[in-house]
Amino acid sequence: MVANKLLTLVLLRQAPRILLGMKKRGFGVGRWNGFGGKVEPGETIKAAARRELLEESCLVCNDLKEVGLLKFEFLGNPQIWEVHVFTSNNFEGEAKETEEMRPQWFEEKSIPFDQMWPDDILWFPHFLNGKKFSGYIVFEGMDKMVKYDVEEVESI
Ligand SMILES: Nc1nc(SCCc2ccccc2)c2[nH]cnc2n1
Repeated sequence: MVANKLLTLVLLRQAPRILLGMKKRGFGVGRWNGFGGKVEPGETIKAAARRELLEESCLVCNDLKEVGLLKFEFLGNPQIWEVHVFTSNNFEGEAKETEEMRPQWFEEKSIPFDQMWPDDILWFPHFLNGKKFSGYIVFEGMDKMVKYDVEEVESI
């Protein structure tokens, strides 16, 4: 039984806009997403989220709030990916392009779901309504969801 792979995802908001980044390399390349990545040994999940945001967008955020927990199973891979989703509307700096990500602000009513992970359209409505959410999604490959269950929750 392999331990879940701990990952972070940060979605910053400045209503009516949301900050996404075009992933330039690695896992999820070619898709708009929040900022995030792996949790390093000895690091809290929130500290990892803050670090990845800074590395990938040059933004500093000191009041990340955890709003979602998404677990992904990829058929053929025994390791579950456990993605902790954070948000804030209070951050410092200007979003800058890095080796990893090309940032862009989107109007919340024109989020490019067709160029994002297919599950995002399932949980974004909860996220945009300021609710906490939890989901379990099974992928076959990187594009096909074979099973999913996403719900609003009271607490993560
Ligand atoms: N929105 C979204 N994000 C991810 S991975 C996010 C965490 C991550 C992992 C690796 C590098 C950077 C960031 C997804 N996986 C499957 N559906 C998904 N949806």
